[in-house]
Amino acid sequence: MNKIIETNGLVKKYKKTTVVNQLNLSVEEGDIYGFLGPNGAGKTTTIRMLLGLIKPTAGEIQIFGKSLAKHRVQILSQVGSLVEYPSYYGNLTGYENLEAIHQLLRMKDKRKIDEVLTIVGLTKAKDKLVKHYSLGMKQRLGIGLALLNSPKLLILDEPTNGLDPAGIQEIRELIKDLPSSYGITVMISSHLLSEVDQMANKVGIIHEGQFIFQDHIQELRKKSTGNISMRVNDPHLARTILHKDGLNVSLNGKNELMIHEHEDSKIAYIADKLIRQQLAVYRIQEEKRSLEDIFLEITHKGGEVS
Ligand SMILES: Nc1ncnc2c1ncn2[C@@H]1O[C@H](COP(=O)(O)OP(=O)(O)OP(=O)(O)O)[C@@H](O)[C@H]1O
Repeated sequence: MNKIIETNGLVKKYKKTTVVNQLNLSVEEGDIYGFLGPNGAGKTTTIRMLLGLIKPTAGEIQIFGKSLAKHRVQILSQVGSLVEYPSYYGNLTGYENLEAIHQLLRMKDKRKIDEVLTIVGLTKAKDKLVKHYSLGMKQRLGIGLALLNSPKLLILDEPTNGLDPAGIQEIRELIKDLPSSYGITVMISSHLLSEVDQMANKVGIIHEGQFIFQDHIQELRKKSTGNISMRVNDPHLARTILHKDGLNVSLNGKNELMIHEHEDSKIAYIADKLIRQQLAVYRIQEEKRSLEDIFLEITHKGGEVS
């Protein structure tokens, strides 16, 4: 797979404060890369460096396999971006807004405007004044403006900020298709894993300017396997019996046994043991942690995913 973005030891310092610390970011062709971290983690600063808006204090940025420092103009002509809120003319229609940028870019073929309207799902609303658009529609128009120059890479900084669930879903649907239908690699930042969960194939999680996780989302999912809970008629007696046997169990807030063993054979052994002691076992289930739980856990701990 071709590397689309690769950073090596990227650092940004403001006076003595290190905001981005030794970041080795890796985005491959066709990725939808979810760039995650709590507020203030350093996402926007990183994105601004990738877009050549601010200079790194140290480290290297390669985009499309070329040094950004050396080939800035050429690289950025193939990158579309939306950082913070899009700028548009409220008194013009969606179509006219796209047309204005189309002219600025000295583009000739107006079919590109219609294509972009289709991608961002604004064809029906193209003749409506933008000041009457919903926030979600405005964000989609912003993405449309970023797509006009047919970029190979689209970088979006928190595009779902302030949107309601329906608006978030609309953005998600449109982004999902970009790599497969249009060959566009996407990097999207968010402070909520749930927002990128259903579209990103890869995630990078930063905390205080450093990566605490960067890999395929399935790797994060694997970590969501949790403990086993077991409902029994006498949980205190059950716990005593199992402790005597040296098994690692505790009680949760719902007075259920929490079994910190994952092997099926151990679970079967425990259930069998309790039943032989005349206890009734009502329910055994795996307590999955959601990805959001894992995300909050690791960003609060600021450490490794357990
Ligand atoms: N120009 C600046 N001068 C000094 N400190 C800055 C500057 N820009 C950003 N920071 C600090 O760098 C840290 C990271 O900010 P950044 O905006 O990159 O975080 P973020 O992850 O994008 O968070 P958010 O989602 O809140 O924007 C913050 O503590 C911020 O106050």
